[in-house]
Amino acid sequence: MTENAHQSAPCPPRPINVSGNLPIIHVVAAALVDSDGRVLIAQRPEGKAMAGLWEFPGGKVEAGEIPEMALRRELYEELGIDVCVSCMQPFSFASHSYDRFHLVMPLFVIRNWDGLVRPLEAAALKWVRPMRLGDYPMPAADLPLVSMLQDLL
Ligand SMILES: Nc1nc2c([nH]c(=O)n2[C@H]2C[C@H](O)[C@@H](COP(=O)(O)OP(=O)(O)OP(=O)(O)O)O2)c(=O)[nH]1
Ligand SMILES: [Mg+2]
Repeated sequence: MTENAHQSAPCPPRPINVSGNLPIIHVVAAALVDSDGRVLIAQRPEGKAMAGLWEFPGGKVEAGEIPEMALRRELYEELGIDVCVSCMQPFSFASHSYDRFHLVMPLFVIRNWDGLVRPLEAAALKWVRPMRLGDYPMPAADLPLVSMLQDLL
C-alpha cells in the first residue's frame, strides 16, 4: 500500500464485467426538468428491448456524432423538441454491464427547449416528481442516476 492510500468503507458491489468480452454501446440521455421541478420519463414501446420500462429519453450515439449532437437528434426524433447544445448540462453517467453489452450513457440535465413534448416513439410520457421516480420500473443502469437526480432536484 502506498503511503497516501486512503482506507475507508469497502466499495459497494456494482454490476460491472471487467472481462473485456462485452461490446460497448454508447447511448446519450436527457433528464428534462420542467419549471415545477418534475422530470420527464418515457416508457419503452413494445417490440424494443426492455419494453415497458421507463427511461430517460435518448438513444444511441451514431458514428461521427458527439454526445450533444446525438442527443439533439434523438430528442427531436423521440419528442419533437429542439434543444440547443449549450442548454445541455452534463450531469453524470452510467457505466453498466448488462448480460450482452456494456452501456456507457452520459445523462444531461435540460431545463430549456423549444416545442411541446410529444410521445413520437414512446408508449407513454410522464412528468414525475424526483421523489416519485422510484414508482416507475427503470433499466438497472438508471438507478444510480435516479438517486443522484433526487439529490440535485
Ligand atoms: N434512451 C435510454 N436508453 C437507456 C436508458 N437506460 C438504459 O439502460 N438504456 C439502454 C436501453 C437500450 O439498450 C439502449 C438505448 O437504446 P434506444 O432504444 O433508446 O436507442 P435508440 O433510441 O437509438 O433506438 P433504436 O434506433 O436503436 O431503436 O440503452 C435510458 O435511461 N434511456
Ligand atoms: Mg431511444
